Amino acid sequence: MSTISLYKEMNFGLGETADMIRDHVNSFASQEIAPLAEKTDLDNAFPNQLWPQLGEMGVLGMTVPEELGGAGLGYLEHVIAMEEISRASASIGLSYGAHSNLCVNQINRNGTQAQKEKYLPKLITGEHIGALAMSEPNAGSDVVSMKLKAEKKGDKYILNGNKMWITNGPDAHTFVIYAKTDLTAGAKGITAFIVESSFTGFSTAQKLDKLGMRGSNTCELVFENCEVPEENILGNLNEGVKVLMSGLDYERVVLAAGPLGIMQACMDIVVPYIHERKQFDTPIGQFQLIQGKVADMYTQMNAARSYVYTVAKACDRGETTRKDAAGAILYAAELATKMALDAIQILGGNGYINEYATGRLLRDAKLYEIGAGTSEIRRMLIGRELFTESR
Ligand SMILES: Cc1cc2nc3c(=O)[nH]c(=O)nc-3n(C[C@H](O)[C@H](O)[C@H](O)COP(=O)(O)OP(=O)(O)OC[C@H]3O[C@@H](n4cnc5c(N)ncnc54)[C@H](O)[C@@H]3O)c2cc1C
Repeated sequence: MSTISLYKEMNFGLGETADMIRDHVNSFASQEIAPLAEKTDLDNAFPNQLWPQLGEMGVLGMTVPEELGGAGLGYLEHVIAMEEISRASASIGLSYGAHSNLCVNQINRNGTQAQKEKYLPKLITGEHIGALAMSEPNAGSDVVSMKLKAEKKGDKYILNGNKMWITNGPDAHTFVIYAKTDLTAGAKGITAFIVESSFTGFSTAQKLDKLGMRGSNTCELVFENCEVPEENILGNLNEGVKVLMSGLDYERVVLAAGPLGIMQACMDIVVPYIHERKQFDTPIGQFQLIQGKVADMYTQMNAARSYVYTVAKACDRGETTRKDAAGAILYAAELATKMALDAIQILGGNGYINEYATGRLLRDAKLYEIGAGTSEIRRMLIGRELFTESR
């Protein structure tokens, strides 16, 4: 599948650096990632050889300062890298997002200098893989009800419990995880830790067999008297929710670029197809009903892009709001599913067979309405903030 547009794309005026990052990542993604997209879905496995390649490309530590090996760029550039990778393969984009956004950015924002120096360089070169574990079998939307227990014993914390649906879980070396350090204190009893997969008592359960995003490995994590040194607390004791909440808005914005990439991938398939496919001796692109669908796809994709880029720029100015971070991903995620359905419709019978990528794009797109907070939770956050602000 080509990741080069056949039509003239909208210039969002994002500036030279963002444009350069887009060209750089697009060129890598079309050569190295797009050819793997179908196979990763069929094999239900992430191509791990990509991690050092992504490290060499300089995209694994987008917002990390250069002295720690990062690119020293902003969230806008991170969004663009995520979008271009997801355009080539949504599952590779999701794993990239979990590593570079959920794990690396979280350590960069909240880690001590010693933690950053210990963990970030290897994550940024791709030698190590990162993940973030918040959800549990019985704590998804209500994540504060988590049960993973961390008890202090000498200079260590002993962790017991499970985490569920963890992206990159089967392969990761470095995890940001959240656990209860005070079982009686609710949200004020949660602490974030950096956990290495080599720690005693840590293991992973079987890989999950998913509907979509099959090239992104997901599993349950098991903690059985897992020993975590006290110095691996990320942020402060019992202030894990602060770490979690401080990162969520940024995480949502970067993840919102996943659905943007999926929308562009739909356009990449549909635009050449409406020229090639003839019915009634006419390219189907000449039929007004098809033109209307393509017009809606293009317009909605660019409206979603404008919102996501605007919120990313606000993140870079330190001005993001919860309702807009949630709004950007809510809007982009739901449109990506709709756009994948439109793409299937435009391809007719071919849209329904797996020789074309449209079915995969639909399965992949649906994840963004669930993962990192469901559409319902996002609507709840936006509505609640609007109501409170306007009191
Ligand atoms: C492929 C994949 C990758 C993931 N990766 C990660 C990861 O890397 N790290 C991680 O920590 N987690 C990860 N998750 C977990 C994800 O964040 C959760 O699935 C998500 O937060 C929803 O939680 P849940 O599945 O328990 O759904 P539930 O919370 O059980 O929700 C079920 C339904 O009830 C609705 N609902 C719940 N509460 C309310 C309410 N108050 N009002 C209205 N409706 C409500 C929900 O919107 C949903 O429709 C991943 C999930 C998937 C599928």
